[in-house]
Amino acid sequence: MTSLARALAQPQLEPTGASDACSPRGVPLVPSRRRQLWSCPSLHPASPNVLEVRVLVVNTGGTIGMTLHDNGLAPQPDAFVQSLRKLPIFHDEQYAQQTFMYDYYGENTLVLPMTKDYKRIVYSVLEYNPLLDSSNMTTDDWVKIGTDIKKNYEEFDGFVVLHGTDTMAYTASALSFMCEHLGKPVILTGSQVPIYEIRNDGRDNLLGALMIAALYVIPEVCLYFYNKLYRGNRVTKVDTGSFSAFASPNLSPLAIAEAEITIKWDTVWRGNSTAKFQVSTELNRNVGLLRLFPGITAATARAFLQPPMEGVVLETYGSGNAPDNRPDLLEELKKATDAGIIIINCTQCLKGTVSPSYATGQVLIEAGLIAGGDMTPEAALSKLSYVLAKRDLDLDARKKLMSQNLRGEMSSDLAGTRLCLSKSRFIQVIAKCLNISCKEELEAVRDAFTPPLACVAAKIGDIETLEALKQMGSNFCLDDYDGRTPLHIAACEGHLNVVNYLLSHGVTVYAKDRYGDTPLCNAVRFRHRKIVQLLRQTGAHFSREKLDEAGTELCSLAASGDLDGLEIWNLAGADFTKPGYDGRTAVDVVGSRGLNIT
Ligand SMILES: NC(=O)C[C@H](N)C(=O)O
Repeated sequence: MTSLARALAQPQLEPTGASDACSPRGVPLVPSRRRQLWSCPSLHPASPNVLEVRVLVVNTGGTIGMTLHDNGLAPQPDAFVQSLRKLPIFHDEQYAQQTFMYDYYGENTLVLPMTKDYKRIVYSVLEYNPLLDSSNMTTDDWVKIGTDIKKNYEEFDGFVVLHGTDTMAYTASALSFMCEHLGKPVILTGSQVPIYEIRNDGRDNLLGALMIAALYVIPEVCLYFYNKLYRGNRVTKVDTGSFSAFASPNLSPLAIAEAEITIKWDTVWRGNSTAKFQVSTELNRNVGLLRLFPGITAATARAFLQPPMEGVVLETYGSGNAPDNRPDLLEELKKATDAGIIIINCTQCLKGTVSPSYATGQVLIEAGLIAGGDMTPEAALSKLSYVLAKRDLDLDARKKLMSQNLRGEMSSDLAGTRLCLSKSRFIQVIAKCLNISCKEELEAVRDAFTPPLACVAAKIGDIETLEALKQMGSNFCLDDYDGRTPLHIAACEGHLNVVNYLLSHGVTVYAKDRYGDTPLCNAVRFRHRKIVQLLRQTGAHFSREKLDEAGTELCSLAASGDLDGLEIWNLAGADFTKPGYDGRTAVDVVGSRGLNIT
């Protein structure tokens, strides 16, 4: 029996593989009624083409949702959603009622007012029980958050994790490693003052995080605070009271939210893989942080390095230095690395990198320590926890991973491999015509001209031009005037090699054009089977809305006996039990037509 035959024979109860954590399944839904309403002018006077984008908010606790109790500030359960619902900037009840939103997405769902480009950010809140002050969090909580993101990955376009600030940098770092081949934004945020107080930073932080998670496909675990989006594994908490509580000393922000939200696409990390998203929930707990201080005794180091310790971040002085006149201390470190404990050398300084400039740094290399570059201690610790849990790797392979840049947590010199913008003949000609020369202006020219050029190259299957554009630092995730990316175009044209090239250069499969179509929708429409398969391997999937809408089209393919068309939809993950406009499913139509599908 082919997979198409199976799909048409059996009802698929869980087509997307997503859980029912936030949105009830099996509820008689009303997609067609919702569809009709989306084109109702009273709801959307300016545009009938309103698009819904979905975000899952995982509320783990933190000050953002705390109230004052007898023993100080503590999380307040079951209050967050109610309170947001009352704030017009966080929820449009009229839209929710008129579009049957609660029937469709569940009670804990809210919707923001319409964005400037006619999008509705619909967000569901998954509140943890108990809510935690982040000082109470452990590795198990990281696993829980990662698991919930995995369970709901296909249902949502982006994820916001509400979290206390005290240990947010640790959780953000850990999630960045645990989330392998991430293709959607995961943004941690919280606040210094509870959202229930008159003056607070929680509302701005939550709103900014929601907007970025919904509107930009940034495939990273990030942290959003006080108008800045940072890479999650680069941050550290630097202030107990200021609204600007976090710093990312070794990497500039990924985005700044001022009058406009500006994404620094050059800085966004891309995994360059065509593998599917997964969450690694195995973490090694036998890891620790040891901070050097003048006069530390060998006995203290020895005690710290006792079994079951398996990995240690040694926080050293300056550019990775330790006393070279302390053979007793160095011997303890050497004994530990000889015994298979991985020790990473990270600096105590907020900014800068570990380097072998000093004799006091060289002794640590001799003692078997691995240089941690410019990693934060938070990132190094959670990376150890992640890498040491990889049972199939031997010690050397683990050490190698520790010294490599896995998720943009440490700087590597990529800049040197890129052609300098001002050396590009193409940019030179344009710059001359426009009489410009400074770096920012050249970058602006590049960012304005290269996206449509990349689309043209994708259309004609010209990888050489794509490569030249890449060398200029062009970002293939940027879209044209219709929101279409080179991947959309290559998927339409059936250029498998271009699709492959783009995916292996970190291009997202989740970009939606102005009609809400992804490259997967395009490949299905133009029936490029191999491209559908490749996109699916990379984690592409239909949205719930698309699956609901597809019923009528599937019925019509079934009615005309178009097995090829049905097969493509099947490969793309369609659900043949979704009803069409008259309530019948493709399975019903196949049955009534007596089609023979084996
Ligand atoms: N601002 C905060 O969220 C601090 C709080 N103690 C926490 O980390 O949960």
